[in-house]
Amino acid sequence: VSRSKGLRGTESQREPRIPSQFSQEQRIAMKEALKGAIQIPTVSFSPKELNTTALAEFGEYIHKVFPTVFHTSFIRHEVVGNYSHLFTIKGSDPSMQPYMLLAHIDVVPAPDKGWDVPPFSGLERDGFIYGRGTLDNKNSLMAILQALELLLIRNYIPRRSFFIALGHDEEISGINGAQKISALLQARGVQLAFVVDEGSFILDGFIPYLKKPFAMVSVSEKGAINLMLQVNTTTGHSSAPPKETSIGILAAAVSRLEQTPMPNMFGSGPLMTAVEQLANEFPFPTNIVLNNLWLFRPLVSRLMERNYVTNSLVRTTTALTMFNAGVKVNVIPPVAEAIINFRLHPAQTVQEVLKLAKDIVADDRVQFHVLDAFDPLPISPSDDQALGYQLLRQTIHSVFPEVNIVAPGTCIGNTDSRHYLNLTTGIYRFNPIYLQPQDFSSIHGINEKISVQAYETQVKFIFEFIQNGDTDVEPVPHLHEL
Ligand SMILES: CC/C=C\C/C=C\C/C=C\C/C=C\C/C=C\C/C=C\CCC(=O)O
Ligand SMILES: N[C@@H](Cc1ccccc1)C(=O)O
Ligand SMILES: [Zn+2]
Ligand SMILES: [Zn+2]
Repeated sequence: VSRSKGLRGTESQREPRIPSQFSQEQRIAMKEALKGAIQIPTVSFSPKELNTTALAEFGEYIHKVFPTVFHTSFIRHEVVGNYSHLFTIKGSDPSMQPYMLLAHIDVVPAPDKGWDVPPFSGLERDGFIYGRGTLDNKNSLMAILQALELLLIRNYIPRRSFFIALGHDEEISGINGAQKISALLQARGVQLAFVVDEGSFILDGFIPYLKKPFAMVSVSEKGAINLMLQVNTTTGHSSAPPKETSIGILAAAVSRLEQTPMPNMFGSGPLMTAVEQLANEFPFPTNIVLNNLWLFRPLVSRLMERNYVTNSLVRTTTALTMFNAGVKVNVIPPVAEAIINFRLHPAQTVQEVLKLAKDIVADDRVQFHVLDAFDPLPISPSDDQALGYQLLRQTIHSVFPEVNIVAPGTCIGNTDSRHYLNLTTGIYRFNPIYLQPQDFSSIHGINEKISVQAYETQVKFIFEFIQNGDTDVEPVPHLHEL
């Protein structure tokens, strides 16, 4: 099997390839650099509270650990929105369309409770570096700059230009970081061949009966709605209560929403392609079932609902995340408020989900206030012509030869990449890291960690990916082997 099918011309690069081998000293330096990044508590607490001291310190830190990146004549560095960073790496061939690598500096909060080591210590234990941001997303950020630094000190000059955009407020929407970088590039007339961001992994153990890990490259991303429900009633003395209070009415409404899941949308979106590609990886009889979805679609769609991760791929999810009411023990509460966080399946829109939610609540006393909302992201191409997808595929096969399947998927979280729709139609979300269900729980949870070996492999992946990006011909169609 030709590992580079779909891409032609990779062998005919003019410059010799720089092998992705690093000295013992470089390997120690790279893990120490990651630990230092974890120790800077760049926490986004809420849209108004972010640790700006730490964000500023982070800017100084990357100057210190990646000096060559900042002292190379063909690299321009700009600070955007006070704490975000944009690097423009000018390639030698201006006819090649540039691409962009993304990562974010900020992390979600991490109270010490429950962690084996303090979350901002960056301590190494049993071959793992622990801490908030080791998977989301300082690993990517540091690996991108580290790979570039290592390429530069070996005198690498890219042919294809590229950008590196490091946002500082991804966890609270990206509007001061990614969105400003995107606007800046748009004003400069930049169009990108593709963008690569966080948001998916080499998945290991997420699907029952599927023994081998597979790489999921997310080509879409769920939409989101933060919906506030509010009930106002007349207040008064609790000694003579009305039949229903604002709390009772609202509690019943949110309970109906939780008890009535949004429709199962299995059968539309990128998931079908993934299932087709994975079918033969399953043992009998699952392989037969997955190869005959014309017959077994209802069965498979029900099986997907059984686990909360696969469930999130087949429907718009409904999460009750906040509830506030009551002012005093003996006062009838005048107002009760709840917030529901919906994550929208790629085949639904904000309007459709709001309509469904209204029908489920079915109570005019409950007011709907949409706090913020956006539709699911368009599906990026994953065919033989899709340069970004094919470069990822090629690099995955060369760095992880044991991974047989690279399949398109949907990112269940939201990423900064959604702010770059104006610059490209090719948005891919993929981190070259093995992820198991327990690792997934550590993201935004406790004991987030990365193995030293996985981090080194991530650096190697980007080191190879950047060089693969210099391929001078666009992808060509290929005939599928039988
Ligand atoms: C048949 C194909 C089926 C299945 C795949 C099964 C499960 C995998 C799905 C999702 C789990 C993997 C990745 C999600 C991880 C992180 C969230 C994404 C973005 C993070 C954004 C952020 O919070 O900064
Ligand atoms: N990335 C985070 C925060 C976020 C939510 C919604 C929009 C933008 C960012 C998430 O998916 O939960
Ligand atoms: Zn996150
Ligand atoms: Zn993230």
